[in-house]
Amino acid sequence: MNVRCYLDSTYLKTALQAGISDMDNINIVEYCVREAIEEQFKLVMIRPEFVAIAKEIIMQSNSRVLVGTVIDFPSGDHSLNFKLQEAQSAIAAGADELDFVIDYKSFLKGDLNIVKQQVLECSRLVLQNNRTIKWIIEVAALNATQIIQITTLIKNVIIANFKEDVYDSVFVKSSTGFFTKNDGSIGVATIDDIKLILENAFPLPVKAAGGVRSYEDVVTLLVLGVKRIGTSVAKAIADAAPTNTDY
Ligand SMILES: O=C[C@H](O)COP(=O)(O)O
Repeated sequence: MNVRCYLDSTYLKTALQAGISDMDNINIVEYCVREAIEEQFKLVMIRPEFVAIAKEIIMQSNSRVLVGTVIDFPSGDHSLNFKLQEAQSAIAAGADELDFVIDYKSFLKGDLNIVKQQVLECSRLVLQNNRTIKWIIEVAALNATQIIQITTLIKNVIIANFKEDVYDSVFVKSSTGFFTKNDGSIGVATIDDIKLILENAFPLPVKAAGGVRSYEDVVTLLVLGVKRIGTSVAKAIADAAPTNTDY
């Protein structure tokens, strides 16, 4: 196996966030898609409005690179219907994998039924369409106890409502990469956060994302048991990988 097989190469900025025109942003997305094809990454992760164009480029290239997108990103606090509609459109556009931001704000308020219903209904929609779903829990907004609780909530909803054969298609994912902390810095996922998720998500797989910056980071995460890694520096990580190792 090569490190590229585990990487979701990610570009999720809007033109506004990137400080560029819409056209320049589309050009960056297209560049990322072509780079993912060239590098044979597992997946290219882009915003929903770019799924159709990404899929088109990949099909024209006869590539096996998957297209992933984000739902209710990055706030996670929209209604169940909003999430379902955005997901439905992304599926229709050809998304292979959908990374939903869980409603961690409702979770923090103790509105657990809202969160459970979203996990159930959105997972059902995605799984019925034979796609992969990932639940972003946004670890930077949570303490250790809350990380354990929300990971366990997702696991319990899935185990109670779906058959074992779909567990591999439901990931728990650490971060959006867009959470701003009180001090103005971006909240990333620490190794301790990832360990907590791994300890509590099993049998669901785990995707680490948010602050993964080096080949060494990736190896550490894979050795811990992470199954997928999302990063906005996938090319640099792949370039740093030795040729004759397990990863
Ligand atoms: O979903 C993945 C994240 O947006 C990637 O975050 P990153 O920019 O810290 O690599």
